[in-house]
Amino acid sequence: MASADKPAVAVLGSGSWGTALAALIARNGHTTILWGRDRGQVEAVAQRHENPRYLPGTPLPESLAATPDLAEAVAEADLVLVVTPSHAFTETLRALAPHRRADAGLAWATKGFEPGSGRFLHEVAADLMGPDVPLAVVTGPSFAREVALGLPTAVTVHSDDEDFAQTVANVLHGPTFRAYTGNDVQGAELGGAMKNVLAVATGVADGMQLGLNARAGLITRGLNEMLRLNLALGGRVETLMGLAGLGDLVLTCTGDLSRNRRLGLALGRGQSLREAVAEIGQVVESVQTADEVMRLAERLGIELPISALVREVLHERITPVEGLRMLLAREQKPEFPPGLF
Ligand SMILES: NC(=O)C1=CN([C@@H]2O[C@H](COP(=O)(O)OP(=O)(O)OC[C@H]3O[C@@H](n4cnc5c(N)ncnc54)[C@H](OP(=O)(O)O)[C@@H]3O)[C@@H](O)[C@H]2O)C=CC1
Ligand SMILES: O=C(CO)COP(=O)(O)O
Repeated sequence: MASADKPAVAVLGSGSWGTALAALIARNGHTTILWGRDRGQVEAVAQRHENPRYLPGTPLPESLAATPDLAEAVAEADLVLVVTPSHAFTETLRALAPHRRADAGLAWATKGFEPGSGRFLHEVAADLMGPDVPLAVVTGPSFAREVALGLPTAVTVHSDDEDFAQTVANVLHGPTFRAYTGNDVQGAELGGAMKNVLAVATGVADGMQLGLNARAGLITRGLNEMLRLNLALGGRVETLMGLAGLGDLVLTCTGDLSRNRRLGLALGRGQSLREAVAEIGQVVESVQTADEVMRLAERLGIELPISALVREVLHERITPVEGLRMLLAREQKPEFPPGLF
């Protein structure tokens, strides 16, 4: 049962990240229940303490409960943590609304935008939950598999409500998992979304064997794209210089556990988008996010050359070789135009 210092938690989404976070929270001593739409998957978590599809071979705590019934999952929860992919975020919140306890807070570890509308996920959450529900985003460099194995990890929790950010961070924080807090929700969300697009770019370059200089150049100029878009949105530089931006960018652009990087690698080696996505077999957020990032940038009149080329490559309108040629042919310019920051 919940107690004041150990809120009961419902985690929605039984993929790799939802399962890893639910296991972490259960190990931290919270009553924790994982909801997933796939009955077989959920039964395996509840009875065999394993998620064979998304975290095969990784033992999960026996205290972690699981159910395919959303109403049951959230009935007793003080905190609901949504970890479905961005394309399922809105429908998950809609399904959740009639069942959640009125005083339950809502956090999410999803990265991306609402597809089609391009809304930030905090905008979707505020719209569907109303003004009285405390909201927070959990983000940062965190491969699910490493978290599930108990390897050291640092993330950040951003909320407009300082106490709620601390509550969510306390639920996650543990011996090998550090949870920092902040209050720049939009900046944190932007970093988590954009790094997926930029990981495709570095993956493509590595798949084409362009070398380590190219990789470092793309990461750094990619960070510059994040910063410029965030500034145009009125965001703060430091958020993107921290775990939500630079940290996650470095992890995803260099770590082969990243599905977005692996998509880029496959495209750079000449595979088709369809083949590559099917082979990865898990959510690859950049496919949708590249469109939403560029729609946002175009609306604000911000030029993002790397992200723009990733979008074109993902739509198979240009080849990686053409993309490279276009990037290298860009005009020379100052690294930091006056007045940028
Ligand atoms: N994996 C990671 O290391 C990290 C992931 N994230 C983010 O977390 C989010 C979830 O990713 P992740 O867990 O990795 O994805 P996975 O591909 O591992 O799993 C996706 C999960 O979402 C479920 N799902 C898909 N569509 C729906 C839907 N319409 N309603 C309910 N459930 C649905 C899938 O169910 P089914 O099996 O039935 O299809 C599956 O359980 C993404 O935004 C990702 O960017 C953030 C940090 C780290
Ligand atoms: O967000 C992640 C790590 O922080 C996971 O990245 P991928 O979705 O590219 O695997």
